[in-house]
Amino acid sequence: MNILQKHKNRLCVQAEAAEPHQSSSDQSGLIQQVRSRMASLLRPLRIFFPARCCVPTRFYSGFVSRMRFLNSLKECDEACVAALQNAHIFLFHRLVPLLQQTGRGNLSPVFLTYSDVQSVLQKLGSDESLLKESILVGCSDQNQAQFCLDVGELDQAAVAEEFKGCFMDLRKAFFLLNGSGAPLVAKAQALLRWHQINRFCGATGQPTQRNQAGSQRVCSSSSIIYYPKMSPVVIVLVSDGKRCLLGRQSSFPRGMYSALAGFCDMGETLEEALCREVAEEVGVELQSISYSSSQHWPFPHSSFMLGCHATVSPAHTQLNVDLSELEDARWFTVEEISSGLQVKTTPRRGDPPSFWLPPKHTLANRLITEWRDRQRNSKDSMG
Ligand SMILES: NC(=O)C1=CN([C@@H]2O[C@H](COP(=O)(O)OP(=O)(O)OC[C@H]3O[C@@H](n4cnc5c(N)ncnc54)[C@H](O)[C@@H]3O)[C@@H](O)[C@H]2O)C=CC1
Repeated sequence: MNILQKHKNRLCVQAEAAEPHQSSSDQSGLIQQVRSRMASLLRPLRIFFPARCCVPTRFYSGFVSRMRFLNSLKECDEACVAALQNAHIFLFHRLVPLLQQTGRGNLSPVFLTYSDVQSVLQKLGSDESLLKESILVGCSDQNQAQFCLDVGELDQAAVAEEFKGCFMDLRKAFFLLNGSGAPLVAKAQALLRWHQINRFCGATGQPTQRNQAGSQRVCSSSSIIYYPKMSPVVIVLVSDGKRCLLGRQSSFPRGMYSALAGFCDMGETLEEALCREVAEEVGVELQSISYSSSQHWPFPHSSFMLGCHATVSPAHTQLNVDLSELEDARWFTVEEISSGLQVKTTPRRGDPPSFWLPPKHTLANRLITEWRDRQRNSKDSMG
């Protein structure tokens, strides 16, 4: 914990201790007090506050500082309220994100300032206290806190017109979102959904209260603290050394094959879940497993996908597909995979049947691409 953090935590603790006895004007006075106290502490270090922010955003540069800044907003409601007033806010309407076209035909969330949202809420006749429902999502590379807000109670078309954007279902928009926009919008939607369905305590049935950042909800009767939840899912690209194994469910779009995936059972390790899923779905036993990378996946709800490569012995590649889980599973050569990766747009109805693979932004695509690259490299090195 750095010196600044220690001072800030102490000040926030003081603010929290005083908070139940404060009126809202007293509270803003308190925030101001916290701000000016921190400003005086930091002045000798030549660190200055932006005009309207209680948190010294200029001080925070670099990854570590950003992470500590975000953590401090989760831990201190007053700091979070202050950061919100200086933040980027992006909107949802009943979990549907507000997006705009970018130059290259891609989409990005519409980033708004606090006062943008405030004035539109006033114009559309809504209580601006709705802004306090905003949920902390992240922090930009420029140290700008990012919040999301669901304005489901307002007229959707009127909001879209005010902000020159369009509300678009995330399933349709996800693959058109730019690289940083896709995970941000997915995370925001998952957090908003989690808050919507965790308004009551599962033990007492009493309402739960969120903290200002929206990183937890508490039941005051049972003292249970609820945290946003993801379901762990394993996904694996199995190889026999020369070919890789892909499957398709009947619900997949026509012609699309993907790496094998499945939800972890309670108590399972990553390795156990992988071995079980592959045994269940295609009837083969894995020989070795290596971890690749992970991803938050918003569909159908919030999953934490853990991606691995695995091998099977070339002598045991005979598949026994469970047709209640998969419509088909097959081994593919590197040439077939390379041509599948070149299909960049989803085939339309009426197009000739073609083999294609999950698009960018998916962990499946990353695993398949990694395998293809390794196969090419090992072919090259063998001359
Ligand atoms: N991002 C990516 O690259 C990919 C993501 N996926 C995702 O992986 C997930 C699992 O894929 P599937 O092949 O459908 O797995 P699966 O066949 O194990 O899952 C389907 C079944 O799991 C059960 N289930 C549903 N939600 C659950 C939960 N939260 N916890 C435990 N069990 C649950 C249900 O019985 C459901 O019918 C899906 O969310 C899918 O969207 C799948 C392939 C690629």
